[in-house]
Amino acid sequence: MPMEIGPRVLPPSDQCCSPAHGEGGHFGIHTDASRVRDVSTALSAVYYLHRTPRGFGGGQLRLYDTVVNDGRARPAESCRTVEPEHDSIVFFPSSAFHEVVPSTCPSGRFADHRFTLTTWISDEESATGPDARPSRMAQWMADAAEGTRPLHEAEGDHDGARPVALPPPGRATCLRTNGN
Ligand SMILES: O=C(O)CCC(=O)C(=O)O
Ligand SMILES: [Fe+2]
Repeated sequence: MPMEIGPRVLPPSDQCCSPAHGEGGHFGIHTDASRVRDVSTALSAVYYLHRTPRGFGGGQLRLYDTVVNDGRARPAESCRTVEPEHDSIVFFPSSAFHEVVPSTCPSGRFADHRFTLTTWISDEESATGPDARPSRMAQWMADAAEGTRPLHEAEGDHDGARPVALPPPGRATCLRTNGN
C-alpha cells in the first residue's frame, strides 16, 4: 500500500533523524539528553515504517526502568519491549534509558531494512513559567540523563544504521512499502 508522507508532518531535517537498520543494525543503551534543549520536558517520538510482511527480524526498542545507586542513575534490568510495527509511533521521555536490539535482514535488500522517523519534542515555554517545575521524578531522571555521554560518542553503538535522505520541504513523497 503506498503511504503518503506530506511535508507538513515532517519536522525540519535538523530535528528529525531517519535511519535504516540492516543486518546487525543496533543502537546501544543511551538517553536522548544530547538531542534536546530541555530534557526534563522532552519526549522522543519514533515512527516505524517498513514493508509488509516485515523483511527484518529483531530491532525491538527496549525502554528501561531507572535505578539509582550512590546518587547515580543507571538502567535497571527491567524494561518494556516495543515491537517495531509498521505505521505505529512510540513516545517516551527523552531522559529514559533505551536501546535498539540488533536487527537481522536475511535478504540483505535495502527495502527490507528497519526504517524509522525519529524526532524530539520539547516545550521550552513549560520549563520557564512559575508552575512549570518538573515533577521530582522528572527532574531526577533529567539530572541522570544530563550525565549520560553525548550521542556523538555513542556512534560506535549505532552500527549498521544508514541515514535516509528526507524529502525537501514543500514536496510530498510516496514511500512504497510493498515493493522493492
Ligand atoms: O529506532 C528506535 O526504535 C529508537 C531510535 C533512538 O533511540 C534514537 O534515534 O535515539
Ligand atoms: Fe534514542
